[in-house]
Amino acid sequence: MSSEASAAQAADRMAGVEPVPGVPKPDPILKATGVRRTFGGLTAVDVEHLEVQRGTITALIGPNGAGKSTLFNLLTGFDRVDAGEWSFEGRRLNGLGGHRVARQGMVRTFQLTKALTRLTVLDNMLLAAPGQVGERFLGALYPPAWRRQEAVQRERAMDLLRRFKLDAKKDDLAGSLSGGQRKLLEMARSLMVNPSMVMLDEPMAGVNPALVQSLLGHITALRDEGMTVLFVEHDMDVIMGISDWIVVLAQGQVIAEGRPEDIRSDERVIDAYLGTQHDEPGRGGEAARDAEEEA
Ligand SMILES: Nc1ncnc2c1ncn2[C@@H]1O[C@H](COP(=O)(O)OP(=O)(O)OP(=O)(O)O)[C@@H](O)[C@H]1O
Repeated sequence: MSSEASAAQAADRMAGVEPVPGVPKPDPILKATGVRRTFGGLTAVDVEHLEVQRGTITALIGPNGAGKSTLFNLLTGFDRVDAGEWSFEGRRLNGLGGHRVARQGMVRTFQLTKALTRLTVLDNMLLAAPGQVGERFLGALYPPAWRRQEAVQRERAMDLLRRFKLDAKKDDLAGSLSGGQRKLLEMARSLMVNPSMVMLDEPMAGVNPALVQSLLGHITALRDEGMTVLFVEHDMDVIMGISDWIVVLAQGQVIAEGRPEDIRSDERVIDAYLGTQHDEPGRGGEAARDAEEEA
């Protein structure tokens, strides 16, 4: 499907959805209720109800310390809730660790850790392939089956590297990639498990402005292929430009949600951002300031 067609389809799906916190969606892929996480005396996340519509690009925004990363970690099994429940494709995810959540079809990107920067681009991809432990067992029990699986994963990894124009770099260390190429590798890695929902953690951070359009194209391509995208980002131009729906967190709570035009003029959102160091909705983003030189 073309980007215009998938954007129009997403807009159709959201037509008539009221821009109010916690509003039900016509066909939610993800539903969370009463999700809470505290650190000592601090309530980092306290989400009464949140639904993410299938087949849309939804942005999760909010000032510094609003709880965006914590909510990402909770939903994807990389942190434990103090209370609440959530489901993906109708299946309850409480208590599942990150790898099992990914196997259900919901993956999140991570900034490349130091350890991963010391591996080649291709090895980074293969490490993100599903069933690593199973393979070792299979490898011990029945080597030919293991080799077949490995060949399939290699092929998938190379297809993805070609798609993200990283195939020529397959044998380079991930640490040698530019900021933008690292973001592409993070996205490519997440697709190794063939997910139906991708959660992107600041996909534009540290990306040279010249590469922003290309990254945006890759994000909208995920929706064109039928995936659901939830992303955390600070760059307001990016957020307003590609989001079908925006959810605003402040002090752990969803204080607003709606289409970009609803959010831009929402008093609560403007209040939440005032007095913080972050961009105000509708203003220019901070990608340019954050950008590092592409190698
Ligand atoms: N492991 C932790 N231990 C203690 N406090 C934490 C921990 N993780 C997050 N917090 C606190 O929880 C609150 C929410 O943090 P979180 O990183 O989720 O916000 P954020 O919206 O992602 O912020 P930013 O935009 O700055 O990345 C903050 O006050 C933060 O200091």
